Amino acid sequence: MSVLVLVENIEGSFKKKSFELVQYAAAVASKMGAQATALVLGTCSNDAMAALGAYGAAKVLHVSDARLDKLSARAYTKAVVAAAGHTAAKVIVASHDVVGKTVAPQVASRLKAGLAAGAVSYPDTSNGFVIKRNVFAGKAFAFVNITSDIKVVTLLANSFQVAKAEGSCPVEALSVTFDDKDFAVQVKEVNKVSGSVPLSEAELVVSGGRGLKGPENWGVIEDLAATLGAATACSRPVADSHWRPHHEHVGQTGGTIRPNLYIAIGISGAIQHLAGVNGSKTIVVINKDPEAPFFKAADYGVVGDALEVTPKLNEALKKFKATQH
Ligand SMILES: Cc1cc2nc3c(=O)[nH]c(=O)nc-3n(C[C@H](O)[C@H](O)[C@H](O)COP(=O)(O)OP(=O)(O)OC[C@H]3O[C@@H](n4cnc5c(N)ncnc54)[C@H](O)[C@@H]3O)c2cc1C
Repeated sequence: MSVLVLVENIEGSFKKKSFELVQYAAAVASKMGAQATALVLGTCSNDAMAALGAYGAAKVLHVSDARLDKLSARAYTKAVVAAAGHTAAKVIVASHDVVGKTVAPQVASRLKAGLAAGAVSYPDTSNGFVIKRNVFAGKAFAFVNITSDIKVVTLLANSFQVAKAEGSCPVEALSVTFDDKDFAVQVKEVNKVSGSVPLSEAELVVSGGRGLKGPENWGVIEDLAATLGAATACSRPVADSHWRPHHEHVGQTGGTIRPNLYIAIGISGAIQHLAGVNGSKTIVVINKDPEAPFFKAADYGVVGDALEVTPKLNEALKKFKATQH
């Protein structure tokens, strides 16, 4: 018996969310007296895979077919089902991202397994297998008990801190036979967002709304983000108005993020925006309207003009950082 974790490799290396996922699977496995096996699909170096042992993987299964370098729902499903059979997996874990959202339901259907999508907790196994998950675009939580023999879980990124330990693990090749039909639907091209900190992975995020008045004022957001080493985000109207690129839009119809710190500047805090950010550990709001709804969700709030307060906050942070060296 094992816990199988599907780990996405991006051009042969792993991102923070993969480490979090492996660590999560290892913790679930230890609760069940089992071991976590990581499944890696496509081209990847042995060293990178073996290093997953530092996050708790007991073993890596590698299906090295280069056609798996890009997501193919049917082929990925086949590989996960084969690996689940090979390891007698009782729990299958994937990330709640494009890959996990595409593959996990198909795997669950093939294995007649219950699925908890968007999990934010470890399972409570004291009376069944109860998982807390985000529902209604992050507006509420549901506790679901998966009663099937095999269980499938997709984990929301940034639900847990990643703690690297020492060690590596063995890598074993797994042979899966694919046919052309498995690759009938293919991803042809992936347009990557360039930038120092990917928003989905960022632990610190500085975000701007319509209160910034226009794209010409975005320098205050970017300067603050640069000082903090944070990613930048925005509300939907800002992206819709092309003040900022669409990948920065967070909320119900945009990205869902769970950073340690979310600084919302000139954003009203509409429920559709909060849906994407209310999992943030600490929320700081800067808004000139003391009645802005965002203050209700804030841990810290500043009532004031964004274009005056943000540069002052930036200067204060720079001074503080200078004293730390
Ligand atoms: C189906 C649906 C889905 C949606 N999905 C999303 C989504 O995913 N993400 C999202 O963000 N929105 C979404 N929306 C839109 C959402 O309802 C709000 O309209 C939007 O979030 C408002 O953006 P905003 O706060 O930037 O702008 P506004 O509502 O215009 O608010 C601007 C804020 O800035 C403040 N302000 C103004 N000037 C200053 C200043 N000088 N200094 C400081 N503060 C100032 C104001 O007090 C105000 O609170 C959705 C709406 C619908 C109907």
